[in-house]
Amino acid sequence: MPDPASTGAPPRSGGPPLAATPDLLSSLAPLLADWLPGRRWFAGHGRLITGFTLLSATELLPGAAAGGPPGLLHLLVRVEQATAPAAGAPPGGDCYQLLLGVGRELPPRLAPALIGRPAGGPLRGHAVHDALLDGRLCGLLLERLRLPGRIGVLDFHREAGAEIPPRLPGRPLAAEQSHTSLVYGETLILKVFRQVTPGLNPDLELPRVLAGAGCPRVPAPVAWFEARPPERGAEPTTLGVLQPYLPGCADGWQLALAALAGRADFTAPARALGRATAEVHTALARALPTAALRRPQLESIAAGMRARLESTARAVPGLRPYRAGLRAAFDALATAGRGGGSWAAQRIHGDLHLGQTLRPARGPGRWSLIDFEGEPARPLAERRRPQPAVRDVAAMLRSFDYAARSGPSGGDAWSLEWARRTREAYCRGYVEGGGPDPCAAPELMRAYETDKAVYEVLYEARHRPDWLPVPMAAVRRLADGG
Ligand SMILES: Nc1ncnc2c1ncn2[C@@H]1O[C@H](COP(=O)(O)OP(=O)(O)O)[C@@H](O)[C@H]1O
Ligand SMILES: O=P(O)(O)O[C@H]1O[C@H](CO)[C@@H](O[C@H]2O[C@H](CO)[C@@H](O)[C@H](O)[C@H]2O)[C@H](O)[C@H]1O
Repeated sequence: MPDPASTGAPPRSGGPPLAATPDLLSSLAPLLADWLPGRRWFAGHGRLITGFTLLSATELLPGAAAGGPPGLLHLLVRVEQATAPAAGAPPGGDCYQLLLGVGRELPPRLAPALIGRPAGGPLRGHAVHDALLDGRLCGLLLERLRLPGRIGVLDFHREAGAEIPPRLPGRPLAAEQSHTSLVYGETLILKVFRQVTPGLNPDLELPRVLAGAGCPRVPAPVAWFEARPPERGAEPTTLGVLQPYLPGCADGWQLALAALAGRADFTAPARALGRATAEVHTALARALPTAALRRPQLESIAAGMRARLESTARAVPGLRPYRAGLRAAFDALATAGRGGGSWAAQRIHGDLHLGQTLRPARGPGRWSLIDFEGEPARPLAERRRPQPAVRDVAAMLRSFDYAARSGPSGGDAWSLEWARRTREAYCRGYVEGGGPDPCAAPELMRAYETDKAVYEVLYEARHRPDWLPVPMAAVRRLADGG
């Protein structure tokens, strides 16, 4: 066994609880400033980190006894950055949930998870690692959900009557993600939000509502955990949601890329997906409040779109030449209500794309929709507002365009025609499934498609700069009135 003294780590036993130690954050800050920008889920790429604020610290498993296994520390940390965040980001910086493994030594298999060893403070010399890459600590998180209760500011809940088997082995999902998901025993999946926003996350709210409404298109939450707010009466902040894992499924993105690679038609799956989307919309409209959008609301939605365009153009210079052309779509939306008409609004998915859809190998029509968080960069209150359902349709149409432009055939004439036919089939399925005809509201459709492309420009610039040409191609087309 390695000599604990060789790490220079002071003993952790007998000291004050970690969470109460004033220099905990200052000792972790240099490590986090190096580590965070390398994470896919970090939303602040390209902006200098200027400081951190500790919002809460909870020791889920006291650890780091000499030679013992790592403990588990839960932090909510606000990250301050040099330049202004884009439209919709909270003032004062984005908030992140960090689950840190803390031990004297780090087993070699966890070397890729190492964040670093603080040079001072209560963890001086200890190895601090990303606990969500550590199967043992992931297991502990599931155990907390299996036996719900309260630890520090954290509350763990289990749906009444739901069963969680003990000791399921956990593994992080190897998928491109905005957050991190852990799969337990191939039966449950826990999504741990990395960037968190105060309040109830629609990714918990809407699947619970849909489960209550008997809608089979969305996996029903089994358990979740949240942080109690500092202010009385405020909603808790959702931190993680446990759902049944749908085994043997491929997501719509993989299926679409496979179809493109084989030059195969995708209209039948797209049509079935349109029907599934309409079913979910119908269930949400029945279960939750709806609204009618008239001239003032349309003007205000258009103003929001214009503001997002402006702030995105400030952050992404390549967008600037297309501003006037894109604004025309928002102007048309603002004037659409002048004739006295009204448009229905309801709770929607909010960030629907092919990666949010799952289909089992057997059962080509059995699409499920996942990830109801909405666009993570938008304020939560906005994401939870009733909106035209056509917004989800427009977002899915963007996704077919993404697939055609980023697949193996990379935007050749055949792929673009594939996208056109696939988009048309999806809309047809949507109407067959009971949804309103997307072609009946062309101003809304074009405005939402444009707004989505602008959102994607910012998303790609912040998270995946190599992908920026994909939404930029749509920007050029939409700015031209296409
Ligand atoms: N219930 C589920 N069953 C099987 N796989 C799932 C399930 N939920 C999510 N996944 C997989 O996890 C991936 C990420 O989930 P998602 O909720 O979209 O997370 P994120 O918002 O971090 O991207 C999905 O693309 C899908 O492959
Ligand atoms: O992580 P989430 O799934 O919550 O959504 C974010 O990341 C998506 C990419 O993973 C991003 O979607 C964009 O890229 C997709 C291809 O990878 C494409 O199908 C979508 O149409 C496109 O918007 C999504 O916008 C973002 O919120």
